[in-house]
Parts: sequence; C-alpha cells; structure tokens
Amino acid sequence: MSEAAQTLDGWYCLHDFRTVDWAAWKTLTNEERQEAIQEFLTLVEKWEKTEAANEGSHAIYTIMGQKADIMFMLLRPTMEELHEIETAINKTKLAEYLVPAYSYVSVVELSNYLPAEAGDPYENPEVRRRLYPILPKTNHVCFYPMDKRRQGNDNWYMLPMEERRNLMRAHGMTGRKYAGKVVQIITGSVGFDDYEWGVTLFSNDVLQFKKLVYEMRFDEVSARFGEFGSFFVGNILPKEKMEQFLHV
Ligand code: VOV
Repeated sequence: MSEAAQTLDGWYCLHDFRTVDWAAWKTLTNEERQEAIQEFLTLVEKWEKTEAANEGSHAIYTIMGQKADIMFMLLRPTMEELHEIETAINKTKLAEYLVPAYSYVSVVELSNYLPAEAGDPYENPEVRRRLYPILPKTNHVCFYPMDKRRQGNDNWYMLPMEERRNLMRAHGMTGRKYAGKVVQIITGSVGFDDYEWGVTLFSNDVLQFKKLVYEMRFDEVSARFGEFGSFFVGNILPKEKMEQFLHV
C-alpha cells in the first residue's frame, strides 16, 4: 500500500447554493419583502460577530448563469455549528423564496506533501491562519469540486509518496505565480461529499480564475489526475447590496 498523505484539518465548510424563486418573491407586498430582508440581515450581522471573534467566517456571492443565484460559504469549528447556521437560514422568511440548488460539505485541509516546520503545526500561526481562514471578501469567487483519478496507469492512490510529492511541488510552483492575484482555499471532502476536494478561489479580477485553472490543466497532476465537477463563478454580495439585489 502506498503511504497515505497526512492532513491537517481546520474549520468545517458548507457551500450552500440557492436559486431565487422570483415569481413567488414578487407576490409578497413591499412590506413583507422588507421584513424578510431585514430578518435575513440580522442573521448576517450575527455571522459578522462570529467572524470578528475569530470563531468562523462567511462570504456571500451572487452566482452567474442558471446553476444558482446565490452562494453562502460558511466556515465553523464543528459540523454541529455548521448545521445550526444552515438551519437558521432555512428558518428565515427569505428561505421560503430560496430554492436549494447545490451544496458541498467539506473541511479546510492542508496536506504534508510540502516540508513542514518543526513543532506542533496546530500551534504554528501561519498554519492556523490557513486552517481557520477569514474568507477574503474579494470581488469574485470560483468554486468547483474535484477528484484525483483512479484509472489504469493514472491511479493517484497507487503512486509512491515521493512521486505524489514531486507532482504537488510542481502544482504549488504554478500556483505561486498567482500570488497576490488569487487566494485558494482547499477543503477536503472524502467521506463527506461526492468529490474528494472542494476548490474555492478568490480574486478581484475574475479573469485570473480562467488563467490559473487553464495553466494548471498543463501541470501533470491536473492533466493526468484531475477530474472536475461543476464550476460556479460569481460576484461578491455585500450586506449593503442585499436589498438592491432582492428589489423587484
Ligand atoms: C492559487 C494558487 C494555488 C497554490 C499556490 C496551490 C498550492 C498548493 C500546495 C502547495 C498544495 C500541497 C500542500 C497543501 O497545502 O495541501 C496544494 C494542494 C492542493 N491543491 Fe493547490 N494550489 C493552488 C491552486 C489550486 C487549484 C486551482 C486547484 C484545482 C486544480 C485544477 O487543476 O484546477 C488546486 C487543487 C489542490 C488540491 C486538490 C490539493 C490537495 C491535493 C492532495 O492530494 O492532497 N490548487 N495546493
């Protein structure tokens, strides 16, 4: 058996995609819509307090195309807390007009492919910053789930550790070219959801997603082993713009 990579695991993560039922939303009176929006904003204010206390993080984006209209990305220390916010969203009036479109459950993950510093990694401030990240509220987000292929000669899980390490090193080098342009958060989902990882990219320039993902297709690890689910791309929805977004 090949040596399994060891993972460091951080906050639990829910990507929650919804489609707005505009036809039903329009049947409400202005006053009812206002009440629903205000109730929702109160919930977001609660998330902001959690984030300010470093006990979790969240980001809200509108999503392009017909796969969904809105995405909530939520991070919490436990799966129970994550479930609590999912349920809190579902109990709001607004949720009656948000049809579930897709969801993804995972946990922020770092692996030991690259050399680590000495000592307990969970005490290392740089590692902690990456395992318990405050989500950057960049203009754009890109999310997709992915697997590593297990087919014939292209079976990632049969490769020796050293070979996987070399491939991941090359992957990291390509990624580093996008430093300052794209922030990646890799979440592991083996045993939690349909794919093995969730890839969430943040950038102020949406075109950088296309450039990075395309360039990575030529990296051996993506070219030989990458299998991808649906891609979602979107624009930040700050609290102040929620009312405008929902205005009909
Ligand atoms: C924005 C740039 C960027 C950078 C700098 C970067 C670097 C790194 C490093 C150094 C490491 C390994 C150590 C760790 O931290 O785990 C990883 C790990 C990983 N990556 Fe990555 N990645 C990036 C970006 C980046 C992208 C765009 C993708 C999607 C691939 C594509 O073709 O669409 C991706 C995927 C992954 C995955 C699935 C893993 C876990 C693989 C596993 O088998 O465990 N990643 N990644």
